[in-house]
Amino acid sequence: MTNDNFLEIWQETLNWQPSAQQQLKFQQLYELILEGNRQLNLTRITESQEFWEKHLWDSLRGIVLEQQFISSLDEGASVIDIGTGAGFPGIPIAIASPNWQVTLLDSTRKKINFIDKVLTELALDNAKTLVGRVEEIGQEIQHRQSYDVAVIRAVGSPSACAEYTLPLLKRGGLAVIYRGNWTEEETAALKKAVAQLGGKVEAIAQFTTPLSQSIRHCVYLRKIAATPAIFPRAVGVPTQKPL
Ligand SMILES: C[S@@+](CC[C@H](N)C(=O)[O-])C[C@H]1O[C@@H](n2cnc3c(N)ncnc32)[C@H](O)[C@@H]1O
Repeated sequence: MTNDNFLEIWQETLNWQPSAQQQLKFQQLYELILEGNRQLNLTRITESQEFWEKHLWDSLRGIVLEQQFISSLDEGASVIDIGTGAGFPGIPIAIASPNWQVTLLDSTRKKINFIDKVLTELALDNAKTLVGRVEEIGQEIQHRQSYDVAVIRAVGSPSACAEYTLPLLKRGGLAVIYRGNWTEEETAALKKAVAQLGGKVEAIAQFTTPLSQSIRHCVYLRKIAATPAIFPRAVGVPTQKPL
């Protein structure tokens, strides 16, 4: 992956550019993912341009482009990436935002072991891992209502994502749900779910990816009140009985 080719696109599309050190970390991350893929089924996206667009650019567009939402946060914001898989969007976010503390949560121990290795190799000391089911983590006192930002990509339906993210946020915190396509009907269904969880739909942003011109969305939820203690419900219930 020749990072230099992408500098102009970062600037044009996200009004942001990685430093030389951040570019190096992106490159190392790419190489570690390729290596890890030989033992683990981490990602289908291995070609370099596709990796840059679908894993690096896509991870950052949700937080970089929406500066107006994110800028109200402290320099030292605490962020959780729910169902991070091979580390997306959380690892690129930790590389791009060294002042943020990023927790990478996944229920699969093997994936978390891989991420631990990546964090050591990249010397990424503003990120740490957590193994578990988000339905249980969201009920634990040390995690509930503890995060400024919760990001979630490719983990479940919009209402399940709302039920996973909102209990973990402090009041005033922001959930960023990464989606491909998005419809008006989904907004209506999500609003109903979010109202039960102490949140509101703050914005829905549409993006076009810079290389393959694909459509993506980010749905931003703001936590405006405490989430009732029954949420998140037991493991599996948010997907089996969506709000
Ligand atoms: C399709 S992958 C998406 C990975 C990554 N977010 C991405 O966009 O590349 C979904 C991940 O969510 C994790 N996951 C699914 N349900 C979960 C739950 N209830 N709690 C924690 N992790 C979960 C899975 O183990 C898997 O790694």
